[in-house]
Amino acid sequence: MMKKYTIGIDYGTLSGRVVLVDVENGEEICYSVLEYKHAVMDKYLPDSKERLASETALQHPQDYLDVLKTAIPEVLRTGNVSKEQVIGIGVDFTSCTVLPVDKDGTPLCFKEEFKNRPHAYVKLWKHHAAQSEADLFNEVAHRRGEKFMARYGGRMSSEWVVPKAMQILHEDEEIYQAMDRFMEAGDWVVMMLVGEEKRSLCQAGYKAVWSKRDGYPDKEFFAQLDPEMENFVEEKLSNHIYATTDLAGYLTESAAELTGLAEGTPVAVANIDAHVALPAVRITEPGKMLMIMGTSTCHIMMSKEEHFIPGVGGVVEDGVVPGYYAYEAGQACVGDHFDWLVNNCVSSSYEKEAAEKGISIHQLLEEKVRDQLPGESGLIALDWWNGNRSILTDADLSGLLLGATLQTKPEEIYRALVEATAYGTRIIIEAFEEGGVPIEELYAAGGIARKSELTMQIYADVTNKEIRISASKQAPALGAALFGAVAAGAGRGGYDTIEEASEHMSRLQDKVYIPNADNVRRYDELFKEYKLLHDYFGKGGNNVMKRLKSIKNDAMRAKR
Ligand SMILES: Nc1ncnc2c1ncn2[C@@H]1O[C@H](COP(=O)(O)OP(=O)(O)O)[C@@H](O)[C@H]1O
Ligand SMILES: O=C(CO)[C@@H](O)[C@@H](O)COP(=O)(O)O
Repeated sequence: MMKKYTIGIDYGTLSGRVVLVDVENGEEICYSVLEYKHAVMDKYLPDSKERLASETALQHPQDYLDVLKTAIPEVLRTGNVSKEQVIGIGVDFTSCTVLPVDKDGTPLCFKEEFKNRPHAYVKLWKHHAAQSEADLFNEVAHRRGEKFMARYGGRMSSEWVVPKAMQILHEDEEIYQAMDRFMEAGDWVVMMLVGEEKRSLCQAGYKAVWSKRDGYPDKEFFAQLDPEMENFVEEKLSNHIYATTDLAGYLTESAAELTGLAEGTPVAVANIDAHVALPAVRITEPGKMLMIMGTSTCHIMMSKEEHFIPGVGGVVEDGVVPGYYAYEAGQACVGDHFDWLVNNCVSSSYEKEAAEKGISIHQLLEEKVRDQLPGESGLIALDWWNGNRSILTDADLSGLLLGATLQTKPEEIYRALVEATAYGTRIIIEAFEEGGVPIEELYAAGGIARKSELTMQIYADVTNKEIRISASKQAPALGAALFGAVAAGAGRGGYDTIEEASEHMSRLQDKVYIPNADNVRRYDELFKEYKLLHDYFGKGGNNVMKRLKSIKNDAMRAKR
């Protein structure tokens, strides 16, 4: 009998990955990665010399189409699979990554008249320039006693849909008026595949204040954000929401031509990169928290009940597996934290040494501090070098390194940054547990979980929990392929439920990171110090970080 496959497409921060997966057993036959040509535009638009505003992070939607056009045919070729053997497609995307489009779905930045306007482009999840809009949102919501805020930990993030839309309205009203839809990029890609918009419950729920029970906030609330936004939902968002286990539609003729796949192939409703990964690491039930550790970290877990946890990014009914409430928390910079050090604080002698050993600088730094005891360097850091997403939810917070001396070495700072992210995760875990959502097991996926043994051992020691690791190098892409199998359904050789798909197609590594009792004790001491700094700088004890941010913004404005 002809073997059957599904395709998972995972759109990350810098690249799109396509994986071809055997539906019977989840074997990843091959994958293809395309780096985005325009990467993250945080300084200039293409062909422009005008400096973008601080905290801007834009993308070009052409890069997403290029992934479809090059990476899908490549996996078919490499895997030696015919298009008829591909029975389903799933798509996941970093989120909240949003773009303004016209009524035909054409991104406004594709239009000649808007191509030099920053607000016509995709706003990437880590676009943090809408903090003042998020502050206004929070103020209005709290003044009105909006109940929906409880589902978002009590604070709206500047990363999400409404503050980003408010920023467009405030800074370029013509673009706001010209956009027919403000779409999640994942929904936009699915629309490019099936020819119509099928708005994802996962994206609407976590990023656009929608819930299955209450829908969106009312018009009066939006009007108080800005009178122009009174009809924001009706005018700029789709109110038809679909579960991620739903079929979005079938590949259109033009999409078939673009991708080399067969017209009529079933496509799943879009998903978020973090959430889609749970079934790919065998998580389809409560009690297990997955950390997807890459550029940033997302923490996702499920519960039978809905709990409102201060500072936890969102709780959404059916957010991952139908029938459960799924929670999302996150840290806005984890791998980016380590990359910052590697790119800015390491001398050429380290580069030479790494090249001679045939390892990356990350690996070299790790090797140099592997045998240090917790606390040996005398350093401690706060992990807010890209703001704080949980549980303080404030993009204006910034990083801190304490304890540096003339003896401090780059590798020690590297380890302190890794430890800071682990403490940040422990803060999140404790918030869940105090909020009535117990975490029995930790799981990890993403580049760091597979690449860095030291990081994973530090996380096990800091949290005092065992950690299991995804067997897949591309858990989100594999997860998307699982949802593709559900879109196909058992009738076409896929599965009828995501639980069944997970049972057959997911895998874990044999390796488990076990906490080291001595390190656990030492980290307990250090964590107390971290918590002190966390609360002092993050909970109003000292607002110096916010003041510095506003001084910086003034200076940047003066220079522009
Ligand atoms: N050996 C390593 N140890 C720790 N972190 C690493 C190592 N190698 C790469 N990284 C980090 O991994 C991050 C990329 O993770 P990855 O999951 O591949 O990407 P993404 O988040 O874009 O999907 C980078 O930010 C980098 O700092
Ligand atoms: O915020 C979410 C999911 O809600 C992520 O998409 C975002 O952190 C980006 O993830 P990556 O670091 O690119 O894997």
